[in-house]
Amino acid sequence: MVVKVHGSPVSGATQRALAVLIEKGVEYEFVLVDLSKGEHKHPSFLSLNPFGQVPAFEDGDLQLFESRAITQYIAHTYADKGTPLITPHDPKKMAAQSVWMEVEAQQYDPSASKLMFELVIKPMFYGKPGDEALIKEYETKLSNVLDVYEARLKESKYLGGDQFSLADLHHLPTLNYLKGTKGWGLFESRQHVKAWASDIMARPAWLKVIEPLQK
Ligand SMILES: N[C@@H](CCC(=O)N[C@@H](CS)C(=O)NCC(=O)O)C(=O)O
Repeated sequence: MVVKVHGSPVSGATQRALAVLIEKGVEYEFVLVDLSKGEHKHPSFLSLNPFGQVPAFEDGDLQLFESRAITQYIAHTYADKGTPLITPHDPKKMAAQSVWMEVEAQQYDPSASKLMFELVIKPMFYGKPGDEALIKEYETKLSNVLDVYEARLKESKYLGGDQFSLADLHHLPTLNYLKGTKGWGLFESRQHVKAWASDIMARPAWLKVIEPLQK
């Protein structure tokens, strides 16, 4: 039985789960949840994620939500298949990956996602420009986080160590949406952050995830 991802191709959190499945070479079924029709608030979807947000994930009788929990489940379950995205047998390496997964979720994503909302989602889905004061606020916050990233990436090719891991992969959706906006200057102006972002965004698995968005 193949695993199922319930989500939307435009959803960054859904993209995060798909990127891991493709990196791992795990076969999956994609169940489209049409956000424009509010399908994520229907009782059938709420039984998979009571918060009414995509993605949701099923592996037999296991049901999960929260994209980063889904990615970790897949990376552990298929540890020996495809790209190694975690190192569970090396606690010290795993600890570094865990630190940077937490940094992404707790320090980076709050400002990156809000900036993405103002610069991309508001104009694209609500037909209005982002709020300049909020854009400035989130840019300042993100800039401080990216100073720390620049120092880390000067020492280490990837955030979690010398190999690509979930700690890097979790950033892909926000990087992709911010690229092409004026917020991208924050990434481009930092040599090591820029090189890291270009490297991970060129991964074949990621290009496959965003393929439907190019049409
Ligand atoms: N922390 C959650 C966030 C999920 C999330 O925000 N999903 C968005 C799409 S990217 C969504 O469903 N938005 C619709 C809503 O919140 O009503 C995760 O990583 O899975």
